[in-house]
Amino acid sequence: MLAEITTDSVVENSPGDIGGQYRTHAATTPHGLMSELPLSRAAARSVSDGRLLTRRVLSGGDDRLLAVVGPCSIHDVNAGLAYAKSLGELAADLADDLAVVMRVYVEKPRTTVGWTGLLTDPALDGSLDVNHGLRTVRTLMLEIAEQGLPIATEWLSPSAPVYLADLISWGAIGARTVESQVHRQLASGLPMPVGMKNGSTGSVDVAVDAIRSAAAPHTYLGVDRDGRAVTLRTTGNPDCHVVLRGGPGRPNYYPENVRETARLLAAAGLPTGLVIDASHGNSGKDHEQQAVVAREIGAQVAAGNTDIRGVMLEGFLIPGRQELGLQDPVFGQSVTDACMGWDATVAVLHDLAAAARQRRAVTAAAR
Ligand SMILES: O=C[C@H](O)[C@H](O)COP(=O)(O)O
Ligand SMILES: C=C(OP(=O)(O)O)C(=O)O
Repeated sequence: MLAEITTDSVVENSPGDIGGQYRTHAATTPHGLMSELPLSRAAARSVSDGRLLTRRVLSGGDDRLLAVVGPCSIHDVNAGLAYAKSLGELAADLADDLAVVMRVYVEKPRTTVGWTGLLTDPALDGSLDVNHGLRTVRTLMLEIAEQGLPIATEWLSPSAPVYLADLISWGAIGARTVESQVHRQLASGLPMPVGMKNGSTGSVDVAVDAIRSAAAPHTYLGVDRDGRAVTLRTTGNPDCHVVLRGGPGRPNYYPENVRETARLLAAAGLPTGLVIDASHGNSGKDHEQQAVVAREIGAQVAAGNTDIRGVMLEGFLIPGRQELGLQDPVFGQSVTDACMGWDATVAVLHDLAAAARQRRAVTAAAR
């Protein structure tokens, strides 16, 4: 059983407290959650295969293209599972050319305020039952991993990985946090490849700095599996890479952007492989534009560009987005950023698979 939520306590500058105004809620310990929802043998196999695959593709040891695909956020477990089932089948069909990883994004960074994701607000109504969110998210991720579909997520709260990292094959540090020391330290200890988004204003340098920082060992304060405050010492993560996601009015998925990023990486003594996000600043948050962006990325891959190792797409079952709290919500439609619909996603992934095949042929002919 998870620890029961205790009554709220208001902390207001009382002796021994940290000051300021905090309402504290006892959270279940990672150990408690994992005892209730342990990593099954099938899920463990799926995660270790997923990490191996993403590492090999990102390092160029496997000539397939990584495709990180899925909803902007998961707000409905059943819709998330329905999407995972279809994506898993498509991933199997395209497995010769694409390494498909599903976006299971459960913490949302907001530009100002808004719904912060299934982990923190699983009832979607501001009731913020984090213990229930942890249980919901871990159950969902276990089920997806057990299907053999590798999972991608954005690491936002520094405390989340101790509850969930054993289920994740690829992680992201987002555009809003890529300059944060805390997130770079966090990435330095994570046991999976981590994509560093370019900054929200478009700067790629901060992502390169983040890779260099996360590759180094760090020591910082954190929480262990028993929920104790501990000093965490990391060894450094050698598998971090840039994700080009564009900036306001400044997409960065064109050949010149890829060349410039590879130049920056090489100048920093880093490998030049990178991932391009077809959404966010690269699509101007227009879900229909993602297919246009993906086509341009595919053309570069088909022409033989080997620095492009992966693509990110935001897709769900139904195109577009809806507001939270509708009386009749649309099943499988995003409540955060607008997403490509399923049919468009299938078409784009088939095109990207063809581009990866073409690159294989071009590269072989050049040998
Ligand atoms: O990817 C999702 C959003 O772009 C991100 O969470 C910011 O969303 P917001 O600008 O609507 O807050
Ligand atoms: C928030 C996201 O991206 P970015 O950090 O690039 O805005 C995301 O991928 O969901």
